[in-house]
Formats: sequence, C-alpha cells, structure tokens
Amino acid sequence: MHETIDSRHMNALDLNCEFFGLSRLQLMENAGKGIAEEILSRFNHGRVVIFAGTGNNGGDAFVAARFLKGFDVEIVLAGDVKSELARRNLSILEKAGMPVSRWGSYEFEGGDIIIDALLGTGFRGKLRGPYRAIIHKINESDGFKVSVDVPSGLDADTGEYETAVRADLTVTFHRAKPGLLRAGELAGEVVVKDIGIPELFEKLSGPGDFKLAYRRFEHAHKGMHGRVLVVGGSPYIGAPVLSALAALKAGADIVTLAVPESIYPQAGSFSPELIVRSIPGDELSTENVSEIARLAEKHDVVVFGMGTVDKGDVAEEISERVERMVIDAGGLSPSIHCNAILTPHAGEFRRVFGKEASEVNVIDAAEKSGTCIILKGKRDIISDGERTKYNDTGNAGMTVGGTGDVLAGIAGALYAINDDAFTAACASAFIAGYAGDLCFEEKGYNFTALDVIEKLPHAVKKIMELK
Ligand SMILES: NC(=O)C1=CN([C@@H]2O[C@H](COP(=O)(O)OP(=O)(O)OC[C@H]3O[C@@H](n4cnc5c(N)ncnc54)[C@H](O)[C@@H]3O)[C@@H](O)[C@H]2O)[C@@H](O)CC1
Ligand SMILES: [K+]
Repeated sequence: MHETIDSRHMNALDLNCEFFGLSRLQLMENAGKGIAEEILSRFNHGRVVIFAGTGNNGGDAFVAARFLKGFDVEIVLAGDVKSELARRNLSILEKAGMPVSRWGSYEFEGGDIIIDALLGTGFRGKLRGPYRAIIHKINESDGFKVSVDVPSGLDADTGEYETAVRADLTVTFHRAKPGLLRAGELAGEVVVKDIGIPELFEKLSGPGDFKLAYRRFEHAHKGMHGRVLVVGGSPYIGAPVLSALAALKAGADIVTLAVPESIYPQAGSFSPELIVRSIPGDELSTENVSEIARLAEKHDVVVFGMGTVDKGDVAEEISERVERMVIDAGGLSPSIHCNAILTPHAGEFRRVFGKEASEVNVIDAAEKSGTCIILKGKRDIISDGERTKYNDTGNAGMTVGGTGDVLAGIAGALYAINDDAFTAACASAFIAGYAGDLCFEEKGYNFTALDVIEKLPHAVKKIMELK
C-alpha cells in the first residue's frame, strides 16, 4: 500500500521546501523529468499529445516535453496558462519550436501517447470550461494515456469524480494522493516519483505548518479567533503576563489573565489590552480549581503554569474539568487528563518525566501521557506519540527569560482555533522562533521576550503572505 499525502499537506510541504531553499521550479523540473522517464522506459518513439491545463499540473508536462527526444510532441492548451512557473516552462517550449495550439482551434487526430496534464491537486468543484469535452475526447482515443499526478477530473483527496480521464498510467509525485487509492482502475498503474524532497523536510516545521493552523474569518464575530484563559503567576508576575500578551498578538480575540490576588495589582497594571481576574490566595492551589474551571467555560483553552513553582497537582485537577490545556513551567505534570500541549525545556522534561530529554523519550512520554509535547531547545522536538516534527526557527537570542512564556501563549492562541494539538504545536514552535529571527534581523542578539511579542503580528503577516 502506498503512503499518501493529501493536497493540504502537499501544499504545506511545498511551501516549506521553498522556505528551506528548494524552489518549486526545481520540484517541477524533477516532476516533469519523472514523467518523461516513465514514458521512455515504455516507448522509444511515437506521437505525443500533451493536454495542459492552466496550473502547475500543466507545467510538469511542459518540462516532460523537453526530455522526450525522438518523439513528435505537440501541446494543446485548455486555456490561458495562469501559473507563472508553468508559463515559464511553456515559453521554453515555444522558443524551442514545439507546436503549441489552443483547444477550440485544434483538430485532435489521436496520438500514440496522450499526456493528461489538465488538472492536478488544484482541481476543485465541478469541471468548468472545455475540460469535460477534452476529457471525453481523451477517453475516446486509443493512445496510451499518462495522467500527471492524478487523472484529471478526479478529486485528489476524496477520489470522487463525475467525468475523469481513464488513465493507463498515473505518474504521481513524492507520495500517492489519497484519491488515487480510492479511484480503483481509473488511475491505471500508479507510479510514485521521487522529486528530490529530502526526508528531513517532511519532519521540519515551516510556514506551511503555520498556514495549516492559522485562520482569519472574513465575517467574524468576537471570539471566533479564539478565547484563551491564561492562569499563572506567583511567585513570578511577568511570566503569565507575557503569555497573555503573546496569545493576543498571535491572533486570539479574547485573552483573560487570572492570577493570585497577591500579584493581581501589578499584573493588572501591565496592559490595558488584557482582562485580568484575581484568584483568592497568595499562590494557586487546588482550592482554586472550581473557580478556574468556571472561568474556563467561556474560553477555548486554558494556558497554565507560567510563573508558578510545583503546581502539577493543580494542573492535574484542572485537566479533569476542562477540555484543552497548554501547560508550562510549574504546571507541568505527567498525569494530565484532557487534551493538552506540554511545553517543557530539557530540565523540566527530566524533572517531570524522570528521563533524559531525547527524541525517543519525548515520543514515549507523549504517548504514555496522551499529550502533545514541545520539547524546547535549539531544535524543538514536537510529538504526540504518533507524529513527530522538529522546529529549527529561533536563535541564540531566545535564551533570554520569558521566551518560553511567549511560546505557551502562542500555543494557547493556536490551540484555541485547532482541534488537533499537534498541528497547533508545530505552528506555534515555528512562529515563535520566526518572530525571534525577525528580532535578530533588526536588533542582533540583545532582544527581549517583549520584543518577540511585538514582532509576532509581523511574523504572522509575512508568513501568511507567502504563496
Ligand atoms: N505541490 C507540489 O509540491 C508540487 C506540485 N506539482 C504539480 O502541481 C499540481 C498542482 O498545481 P496547481 O495548484 O497549480 O493546480 P492544478 O494545476 O491542478 O489546477 C489549477 C488550475 O485549474 C483551475 N481549476 C481548478 N478547478 C477547476 C475546475 N473545477 N474547472 C476548471 N478549472 C479548474 C484553476 O483555476 C487553476 O488555474 C500538482 O497536481 C502537480 O502536478 C509538481 O510541480 C511538483 C510539486
Ligand atoms: K492530471
């Protein structure tokens, strides 16, 4: 059975590749060469007709055309090519004198090999324009039909289709698409081509992971972008305040900060943007759990523990009463009963789980505790026991106090709008480090946790603008 990747995760991976320096143009080149290799291993001459759509699926076939030496190749376009990368490859073919025509003014007389590069993973909804007619023509002809990535008309994720190319061979890239496995005979023989994405890239968090987790609704009402309750403090005051501010700047609509009454006056005076609640007592205790659980009802997630010492028992009890938590610092505990993201650094990991902070131990601890763990370090390790990723953003300036509190707040904001803790955790680690990298660009190593918080909106904007 093929391992699969759906179109959202493929797009995320492709954005990450670009971020790590492996350009889409390189991936397209490898994809196109891969198609040609499969054809060359089966045929050595003949007439090839390429039917190309307007996106990158067509672009892959334009590359393939350059490698089909000894064949008569002609290209038929379904419409104006919109993808810049595909246009670039098409103009090379024009320059090289290959015949290019437009569907509508083209008389299809069949071919020995037909390359179906009309629609790939970008196909959505019902077929529009000339596609249905072209697909019927392809299916009526006798040539050997090669579909690029997926048979055009087939939904790459669900495998559903009304009208789709009946392929003899489908050449797909990096991994099979889930729809191919559900398409049965429609896809013909399925060959997965390596397009040169290093294995590590699949495990590294990048902008694609952030885009999977972050969302803004156009017609939003207050609260839709997340309601976060931050509970912490005493003896330390600044830590929970940093988490709360970070949650706001990471996009949460509503952030409530709850602290023991002993530090309430100071915590409350930090920022007019925060709603601050006072909890009875000098320090958080299990006696506060009912009140915290009651406050939590109006929030999507509780971020707990920053600025506290040895409050694992309080975290445990809260976790019996709420659905989602992010737990840091003094709140960390191995027995948490709700869905949670734990954010220890190496020392905290050793203290809480009694083991060295290594990748296998993080995976094991996540699995046994049923939580998602972000082990903070030069390379963050993120695992929910089943999936594991790394994050390399961030720099030596982030060793300054408070950046851990910032991460916890960001994780709260992103976990508030994502059901999947792992998706939220990978995105949080990435954007926290990326904001730190923007600080470094501007100020060198001597920046503070507040600087990182200030940079968060810019970091989010820059990443969301990446295409
Ligand atoms: N994501 C990646 O990492 C890679 C993608 N590659 C190729 O890129 C393809 C995806 O490219 P794109 O995202 O440009 O998408 P496609 O090329 O699959 O299709 C997008 C085009 O089709 C049009 N379209 C979408 N739905 C339609 C409908 N119902 N009726 C009519 N037209 C419709 C869109 O307006 C757009 O112009 C993949 O299938 C693969 O072939 C490869 O180059 C290798 C790397
Ligand atoms: K296709």
